[in-house]
Amino acid sequence: MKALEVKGLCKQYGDFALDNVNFSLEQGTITGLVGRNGAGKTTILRSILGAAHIDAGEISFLGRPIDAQTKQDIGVVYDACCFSEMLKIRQIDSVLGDIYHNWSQDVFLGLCEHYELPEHKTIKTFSRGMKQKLSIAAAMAHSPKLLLLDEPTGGLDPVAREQILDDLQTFIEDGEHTVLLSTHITSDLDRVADNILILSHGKMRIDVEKDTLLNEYIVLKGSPEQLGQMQPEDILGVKKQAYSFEALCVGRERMQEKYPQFVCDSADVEQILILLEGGADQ
Ligand SMILES: Nc1ncnc2c1ncn2[C@@H]1O[C@H](COP(=O)(O)OP(=O)(O)OP(=O)(O)O)[C@@H](O)[C@H]1O
Repeated sequence: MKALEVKGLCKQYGDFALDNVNFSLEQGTITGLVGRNGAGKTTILRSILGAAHIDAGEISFLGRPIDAQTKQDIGVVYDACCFSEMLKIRQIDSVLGDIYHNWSQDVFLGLCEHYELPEHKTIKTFSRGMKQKLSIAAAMAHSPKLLLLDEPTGGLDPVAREQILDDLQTFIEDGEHTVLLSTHITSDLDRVADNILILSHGKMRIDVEKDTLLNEYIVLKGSPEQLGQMQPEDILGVKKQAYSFEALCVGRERMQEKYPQFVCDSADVEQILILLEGGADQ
């Protein structure tokens, strides 16, 4: 079943627009949402939550519109901590326990211990990484069917990141929980994502299973003079340098047969994103 369906989402902010964005998330999967700064990732998450008024489109969660009741089953982690700085862990437990019907004190306190968060200190004294871990613990403690994460691992050290990624994988294992993870740390997605969404200037450019992305999206490399040998419709994005070019193409076998003169490399999520955007100079 689809955990989330977004159809024809449009949202204008001045000269920025989310332009007819469509995607869906299967239950029991982790989907990575990537794109440059300002591509519209947070706006998509805020639209799903009803925090941004959308101009057009339909968003459904487990086949139902998102309202106050269905939101009980959605957990959110923003890049900044949303809790009052004066609170301590036990007080947050009490506040959120009153808000969420499914709140589990055991899960919350267990996760706080697992993330080594001090119970006796106020949030004010927490480091950025500790605040992020607290937000993740709080988002998971009501066992939401859908977890929306907006750059949750930015301030975390590699060990803590690994821990969170492991926890996300455990979280979806029963097939009932689903994660949408917006991040700039694309190596996290190489590790845990089942699907990848790549957003560019408000448009969804790629929506594909990660394994397909890594197998079928390739980089052809050659000298600048050779670029003219490629048909423009085969090039999804290109990075030109003084003595070489790198072109992003889809369809490994077909492209290798068509262009045997070029070196063919596999690409990871980060390279695909960079090439789609035409390299850093564009
Ligand atoms: N409340 C708002 N009012 C006006 N413009 C906004 C508002 N929120 C977002 N925008 C604009 O929408 C565009 C997309 O912003 P958004 O925060 O969704 O990008 P993002 O992909 O999450 O970026 P980043 O990776 O930097 O977090 C930007 O041009 C931003 O200025």
